[in-house]
Amino acid sequence: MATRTPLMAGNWKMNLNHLEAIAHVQKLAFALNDKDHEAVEVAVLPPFTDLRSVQTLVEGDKLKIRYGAQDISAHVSGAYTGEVSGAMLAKLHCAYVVVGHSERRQYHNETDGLCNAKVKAAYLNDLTPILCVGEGLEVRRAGDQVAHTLAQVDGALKDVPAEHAASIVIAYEPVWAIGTGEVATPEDAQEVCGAIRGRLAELYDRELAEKVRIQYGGSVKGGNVAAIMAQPDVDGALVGGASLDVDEFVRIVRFRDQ
Ligand SMILES: O=C(CO)COP(=O)(O)O
Repeated sequence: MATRTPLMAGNWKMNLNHLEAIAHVQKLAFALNDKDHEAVEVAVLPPFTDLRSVQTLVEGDKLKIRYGAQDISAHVSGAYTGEVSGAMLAKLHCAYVVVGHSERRQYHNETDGLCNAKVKAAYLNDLTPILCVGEGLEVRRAGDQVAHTLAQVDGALKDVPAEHAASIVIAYEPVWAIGTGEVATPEDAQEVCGAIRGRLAELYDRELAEKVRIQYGGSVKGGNVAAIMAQPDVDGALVGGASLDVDEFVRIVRFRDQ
């Protein structure tokens, strides 16, 4: 089996201005040591307006923290007021970009088709998408979480070639567990993350599927991360609220010590 480096990514959502971002990343960098960075890849996903400041800090101080954006335009350039292109994110040396977060699907009506276009826009600019998928409460209650989530994976990966899909990160984030304090059980997380890996093997091949990192997201904290990371198909966490607290996020990075 391929060894996958865990990816702990902090999705700040609409929190921390650029000055707060600098202080936050400085604190995080100071708290993490070389051993942490060898064991785990650590990334922050700040609001657009913070990215230039984070880039300057990370590059100036040669920090090992990686960073990315929370969204990307499906378009290359032009008359799309308020949107930010992949080329602009690449120019800021972003490593990652979140695609299809449930908050964008819910509040901005993002469809699987749009997510597909955004995944392609990311690869066009050598950005790694963190593709978010996951079911809402109704779907979970009906027991349809696997079918629902796999349909989102299929939609977002339509016509994405293997050379690109091999580097994607997929975050399984059940909507009912986001910001609610209600974390999925490790078994819940494994059920869907394992099914996602199985679908990647069907869409591409087993070798590719074994390489792709699949994160869990939804109320991850220092106290619950170890049990989730112990699951064979969970390769990291996409962390919302707890990533705004440096000490808590460091505990998550150090999940092996919990
Ligand atoms: O949506 C999330 C990360 O993208 C999860 O948010 P919380 O960790 O705040 O539940």
